[in-house]
Amino acid sequence: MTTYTLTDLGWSDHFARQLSEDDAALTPARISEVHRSQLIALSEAGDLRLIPTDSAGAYAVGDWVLTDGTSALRRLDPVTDLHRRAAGHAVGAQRIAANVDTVGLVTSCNADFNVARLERYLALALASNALPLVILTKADLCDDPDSYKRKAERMSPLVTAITVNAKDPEDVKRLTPWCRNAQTLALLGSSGVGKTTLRNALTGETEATQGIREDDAKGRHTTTHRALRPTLAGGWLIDTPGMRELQLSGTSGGLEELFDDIETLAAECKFSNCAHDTEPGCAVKAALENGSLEQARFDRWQKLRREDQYNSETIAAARARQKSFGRVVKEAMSTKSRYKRGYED
Ligand SMILES: Nc1nc2c(ncn2[C@@H]2O[C@H](COP(=O)(O)OP(=O)(O)OP(=O)(O)O)[C@@H](O)[C@H]2O)c(=O)[nH]1
Ligand SMILES: [Zn+2]
Repeated sequence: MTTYTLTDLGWSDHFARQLSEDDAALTPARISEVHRSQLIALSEAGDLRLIPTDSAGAYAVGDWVLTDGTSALRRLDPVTDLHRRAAGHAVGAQRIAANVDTVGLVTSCNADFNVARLERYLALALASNALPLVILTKADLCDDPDSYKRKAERMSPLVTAITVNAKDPEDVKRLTPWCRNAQTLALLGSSGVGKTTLRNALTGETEATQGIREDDAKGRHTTTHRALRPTLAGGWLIDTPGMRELQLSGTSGGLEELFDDIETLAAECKFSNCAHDTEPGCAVKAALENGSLEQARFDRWQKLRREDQYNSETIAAARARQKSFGRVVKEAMSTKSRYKRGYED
């Protein structure tokens, strides 16, 4: 069993500041896997299996918790928090990973490269507070990989892109600046772009790239789950297998950063609630008309903003309903206990 120091695990002042004297007897541990009834965590005392004291959804891989060795007693406020709208019919946000320094948005130098999808991933990465890094795989199969790098970097000044042959471990070493010295890199991307191949090269693991697949009614999916793994370079890697749907929620800050130019124009519109449609004095429409703003980019901004607004509002409304339901239940319980006490008295 490998043991780590807190520094090796990515501990920083941000977490130390959250401790009080009462916490002196507790141990900080970093969550490496989240299961329904158990958390796996790494600590100076080695690997721990912890009982969650909150719902499993409250924890994300990469979170720091304080433990007595048995339970995860308190979750510390993360530095970065990667989340999406939960997939399927459930209404809620789902935490994907926490305390990630860099989100690696993996796409290949081929038809998988899609500006609209990358913008969606970028908005998520920026909203989480982590740095985005576009990792362009299959460079060895492409005649002009640099053209993809240029396309990616043109999306936003906040984007750094790197082309790589994921199958060549020497080439993959160019990613070490993002996953050494206890830095955490998370990989996001569609199926088949090379996330498992990158993970194997960065961690030295040898699990087959096809993973272990299981057939179920919904089709084939990998059975491997999200985990925090040590890299050969002394940092951490979080991979996110099986995430097919990345719906935005609570991402407005990320969209503002990514579409900073449009947001700046929108601030110059005559009406503060301008829909950039038929209003007079619309700076956005003027930019579209004079060609300084690309129509397709404007359309993608509108679409992502609407999706984020809709999901954020739906989730906020569901939370409010849950809260008021909780209040009704609490009131009913206290009435019942008053009644019961009265009856017994
Ligand atoms: N030539 C070449 N092949 C690659 C590269 N990256 C991945 N591949 C191949 O592409 C296929 C898919 O790679 P994976 O690593 O399984 O992709 P993944 O993103 O983990 O896919 P899922 O497990 O479905 O999420 C494998 O056959 C890899 O060998 C690359 O940079 N160059
Ligand atoms: Zn306008």
